[in-house]
Amino acid sequence: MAPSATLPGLEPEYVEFHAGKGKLKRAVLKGDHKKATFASIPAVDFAQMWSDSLNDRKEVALHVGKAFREVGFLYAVNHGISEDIQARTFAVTKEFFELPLEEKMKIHLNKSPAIKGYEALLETRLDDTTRGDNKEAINFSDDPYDPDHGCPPDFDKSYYPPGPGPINQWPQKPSNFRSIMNEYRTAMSDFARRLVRIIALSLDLDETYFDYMLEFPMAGLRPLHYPPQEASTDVGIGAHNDYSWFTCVWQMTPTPALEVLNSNAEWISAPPIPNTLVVNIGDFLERATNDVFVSTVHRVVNKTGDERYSLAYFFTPSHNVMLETVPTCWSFDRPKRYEDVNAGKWQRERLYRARYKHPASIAAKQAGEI
Ligand SMILES: O=C(O)CCC(=O)C(=O)O
Ligand SMILES: [Fe+2]
Repeated sequence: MAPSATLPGLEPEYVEFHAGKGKLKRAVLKGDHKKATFASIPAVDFAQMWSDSLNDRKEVALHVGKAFREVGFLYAVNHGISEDIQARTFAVTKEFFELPLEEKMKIHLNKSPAIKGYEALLETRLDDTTRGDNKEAINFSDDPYDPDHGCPPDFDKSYYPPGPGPINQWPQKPSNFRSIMNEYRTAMSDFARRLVRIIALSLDLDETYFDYMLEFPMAGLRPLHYPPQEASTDVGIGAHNDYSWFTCVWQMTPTPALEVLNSNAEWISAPPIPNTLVVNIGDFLERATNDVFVSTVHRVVNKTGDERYSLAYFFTPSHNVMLETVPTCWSFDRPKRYEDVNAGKWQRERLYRARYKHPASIAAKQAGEI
């Protein structure tokens, strides 16, 4: 969204956020200037997503489409990820983050040409009025060389650095971390592939319209740990848009901290609801839908005094597809706003810009690639 001009009679008050091409700001609208926008995050029941009846799936799509058009966020109820997988995933996540820093730094992402691995507290700074993002994380991606990730044997792997060889850096401790994360990843991948079909229905397309993009999607997992804030000016993650197609966040602890920005630049709380996923649209799907679906700004502010853990799953199509504007999202009255784009190129540019201090990003900048 473009920066808003100051409106007459309004204090020039803005919320700044990190978007793909840098920093943007949104005017805080008050009184008569307020727009119709959301004040809460809708919940959608996904139980019928697995139904054999197309009508049942269309019913889910109706609610999903409304939420993605109006809010860009929803709570997915009955998402199908078992409580057993959740409990084991939470246990290994907590165990990893409780290790001494020295142990965690063994898999720091600067050691990985693919920019995967551990990032420490305050290492990123999405909001430069703060001392940094008060969170630590590990970034994993779906890896065509990982036998557990199900890549088709003849898939073009040229996109994946440094080739041939594994993309991810897995911690040695806890020893069952990798197998449990991969189990969670498989469950999320099933959910995401189904959701892609629901999204097709919600855009009045044939259910299988996007299937050609799903040969080996550029999906990734990101376990996150947010310690309690030390200063009132701290943030867990500064305001930003995601660059995925969509993101599914499991808020692992009952710590309210996630906030979503509406069109009036008010922060709307998205507190954890047990057994739900928070699903939000990223910039890439906003672009593919000609802005019909909205990629909504969000941030994490952990003021509770408690530890917070979450697990984000980012979903983006296979690297080798050209993404065109979805045919039902443009017309004579709503011309195409964006060029077609190669999915891998888009993803890599955004990753390099987000990780601008990484050696691979510096090299790409020097080579004029970004
Ligand atoms: O932890 C959360 O709830 C959100 C994380 C997030 O926004 C991100 O990793 O992009
Ligand atoms: Fe995010």
